[in-house]
Amino acid sequence: MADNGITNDFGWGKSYWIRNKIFKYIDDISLRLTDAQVRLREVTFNQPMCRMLSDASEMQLLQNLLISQNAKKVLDIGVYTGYSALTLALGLPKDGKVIACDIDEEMPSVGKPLWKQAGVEDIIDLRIGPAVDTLSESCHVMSTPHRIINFSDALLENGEEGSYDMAFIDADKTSYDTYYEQSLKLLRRGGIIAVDNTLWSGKVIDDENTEEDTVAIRKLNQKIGKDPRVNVSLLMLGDGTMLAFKK
Ligand SMILES: C[S@@+](CC[C@H](N)C(=O)[O-])C[C@H]1O[C@@H](n2cnc3c(N)ncnc32)[C@H](O)[C@@H]1O
Repeated sequence: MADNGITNDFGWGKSYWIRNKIFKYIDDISLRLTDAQVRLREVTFNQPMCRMLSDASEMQLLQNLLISQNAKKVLDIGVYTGYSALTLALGLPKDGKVIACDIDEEMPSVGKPLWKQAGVEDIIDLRIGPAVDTLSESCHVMSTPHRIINFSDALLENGEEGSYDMAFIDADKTSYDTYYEQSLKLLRRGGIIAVDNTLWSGKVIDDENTEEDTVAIRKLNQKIGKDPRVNVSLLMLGDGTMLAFKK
């Protein structure tokens, strides 16, 4: 069935045109961005990879969840120019902490002046390196082959297991499952894992799409969907937001 303005192949029942208007309406009505957030979005749109920027409504939802939970500790896995780190930090008190992980040293520096402008630069602890290591490191797990350390014991030793309120997963897709498992260990009961890009522009429902990233996201969605360790909501927000609430 063609997209004739009333219905389309994907069963949304309305055309893209209506959908885009609706998304604009949602943003117009509900977005409450600070000057620093607006500016960071503007400067990011000038970057060649600006499509990586996270969705403003999605991030605002996570910020609101942090505020409503009196949250203090957050993992931001995939920083890019720092919009998610900034927005999550704005949902925390002054003694809160965002551990922000990225492999790239250059792009987060785009956001740093805006973190400062928003008064949250001291809340954001930027860790440059592969996020898998950073998360393990923050749990004092040694990955060197000559030392065998029980992962759970090491977490307990460091006192970080079960202490985070939220993890936002938005880095390399093929490591999503690892980030999910690491985050689940680091979260307290009731803590929230938000996984970005879980609809992956609709590619997850295209069975013929066997790209590595698509397959990784599809598999993780299926796993989280029936994971007894969490309660789940998959939201059609941004590029798809999977919320997993640790039981
Ligand atoms: C989609 S962007 C993150 C967008 C960001 N959350 C925002 O709000 O705009 C993905 C980021 O993951 C980072 N990344 C890719 N592989 C990584 C890895 N192995 N460890 C840590 N970060 C990684 C990239 O450098 C990139 O900045």
